[in-house]
Amino acid sequence: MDSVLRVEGLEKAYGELKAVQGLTFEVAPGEVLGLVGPNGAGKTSTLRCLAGILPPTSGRVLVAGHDLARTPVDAKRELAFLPDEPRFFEYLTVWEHLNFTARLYGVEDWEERGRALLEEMELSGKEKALPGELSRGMKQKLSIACGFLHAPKLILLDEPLTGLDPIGIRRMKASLRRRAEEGAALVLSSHLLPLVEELCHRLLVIAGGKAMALGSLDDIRARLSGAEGEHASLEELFVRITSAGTQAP
Ligand SMILES: Nc1ncnc2c1ncn2[C@@H]1O[C@H](COP(=O)(O)OP(=O)(O)OP(=O)(O)O)[C@@H](O)[C@H]1O
Repeated sequence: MDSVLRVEGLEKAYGELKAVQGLTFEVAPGEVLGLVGPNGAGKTSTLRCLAGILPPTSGRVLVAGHDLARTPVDAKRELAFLPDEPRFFEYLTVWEHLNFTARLYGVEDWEERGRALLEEMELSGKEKALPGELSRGMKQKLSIACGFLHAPKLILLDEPLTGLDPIGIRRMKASLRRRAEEGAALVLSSHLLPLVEELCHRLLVIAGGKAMALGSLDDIRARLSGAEGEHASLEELFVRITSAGTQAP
């Protein structure tokens, strides 16, 4: 099946600093790709380039077959980007945020979908609340409800569990899994390795903006030589791969 996301030679530089260097990968429908790497590895820069928020320095991004640089509206219609610190309109209520998002994306049955999403995100009853009246976790949930409203084929998430309580975390994991089962492709950046291990089918480990490993956890284990690699936890693999990367010339 055709991939939902295709990334070819993605580079992002801020002046002299090369934050993302030559990333090439694909994500299939129903697949969850985990983006992991140490602080400053280039995860957020990568996600912002994939979402069309930051222009890449070079490389190509295709979302559901649409070239993000050449046909940005068609590509962006198919994706949702959920940042770790979502921003809202101060004077729009929860319900008005859903309405606004629906108008932007042309979602006709938005009221029914919006109600179901508020229920799924445990925000029922908060329809009239302004963002300033929501807790951090509730804001995260509102951002996700708005992001899911137009049923995106590609969902990009930067630290999706920030600020959620244990029940919220459990529900969020189920929501993400459900979107993947329904055929969406997910790219999820997180420092929470147990979450990555639980949800992601494949991992892209980056350090210094470069891909250090790409594959399933078993593939990556198998590629690391020696008996230690075979039974290593994701945390051990992470340390080995990324410290090898940062020591490289
Ligand atoms: N707007 C910017 N201008 C200049 N440099 C930037 C900018 N944004 C990020 N960088 C630099 O690019 C590199 C990658 O940053 P990025 O935020 O993508 O990393 P990250 O992997 O998301 O890190 P973290 O895990 O700490 O969130 C870092 O060296 C950072 O200082």
